[in-house]
Amino acid sequence: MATSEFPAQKDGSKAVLQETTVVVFVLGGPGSGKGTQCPKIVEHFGFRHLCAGDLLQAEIESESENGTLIQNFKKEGKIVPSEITVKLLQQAMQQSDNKRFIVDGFPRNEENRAAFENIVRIKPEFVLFFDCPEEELTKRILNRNQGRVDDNIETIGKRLKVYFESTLPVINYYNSKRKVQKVIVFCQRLTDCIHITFFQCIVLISYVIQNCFCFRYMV
Ligand SMILES: Nc1ncnc2c1ncn2[C@@H]1O[C@H](COP(=O)(O)OP(=O)(O)O)[C@@H](O)[C@H]1O
Ligand SMILES: O=c1ccn([C@@H]2O[C@H](COP(=O)(O)OP(=O)(O)O)[C@@H](O)[C@H]2O)c(=O)[nH]1
Repeated sequence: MATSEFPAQKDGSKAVLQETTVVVFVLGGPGSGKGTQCPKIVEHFGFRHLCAGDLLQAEIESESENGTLIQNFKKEGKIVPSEITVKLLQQAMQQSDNKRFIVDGFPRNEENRAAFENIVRIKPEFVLFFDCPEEELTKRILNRNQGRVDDNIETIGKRLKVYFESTLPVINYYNSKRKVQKVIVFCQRLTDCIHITFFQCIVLISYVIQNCFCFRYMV
């Protein structure tokens, strides 16, 4: 059975991610609504939401040894080295009782993707891609008002450049593997009700596909 072994635990045991672990990546430009929609998905489908950006922010706030480095990358809109982000995701998965994860805002470049697949040894079931026009991304980020160090016009420009140059190729890679479920983001707020119904459709369709594969695999 393909499993992913984690580093030894404090009690000497090893945490193992099993083949049954389900990972869904959620990608899209900064401000496309990933963080707004993911809690709705987990609420209705029992996934654990892991936001890579939040895990990195928690490292900054805990003043860990990598905190300053992460803060500097974030201020510049650059992608934090893969080993840091993958380790944080791996630890969060390891510590969770849930086996189904929505990983939000990761992988942001090819190096992230390869590091996750090589270290965690799990490929995503599918990728939700929030496709949102650039002007709308900028508008939403400037209106976010969460006091973030990177939500200013200068850093937004850098983040968008990184998104188009580094993250879109990852989305294209998964698209070539037929794993991308594209979500067209409209330029106005839809009602919560419509969002949930829409995501129910996407996730249910994906589960039907997944279960078909499982049956074929078992036969
Ligand atoms: N459908 C929408 N219409 C308008 N604004 C939205 C919509 N979805 C999210 N927002 C707002 O846009 C901003 C960015 O959304 P967020 O979920 O934080 O994006 P991301 O996690 O992709 O960076 C937030 O202020 C959020 O409230
Ligand atoms: O896997 C990740 C996720 C986030 N970041 C850093 O964290 C910032 C904010 O990311 P987040 O997902 O919180 O916000 P978004 O850019 O999607 O609005 C990014 O610009 C990067 O500097 C990163 O390096 N790797």
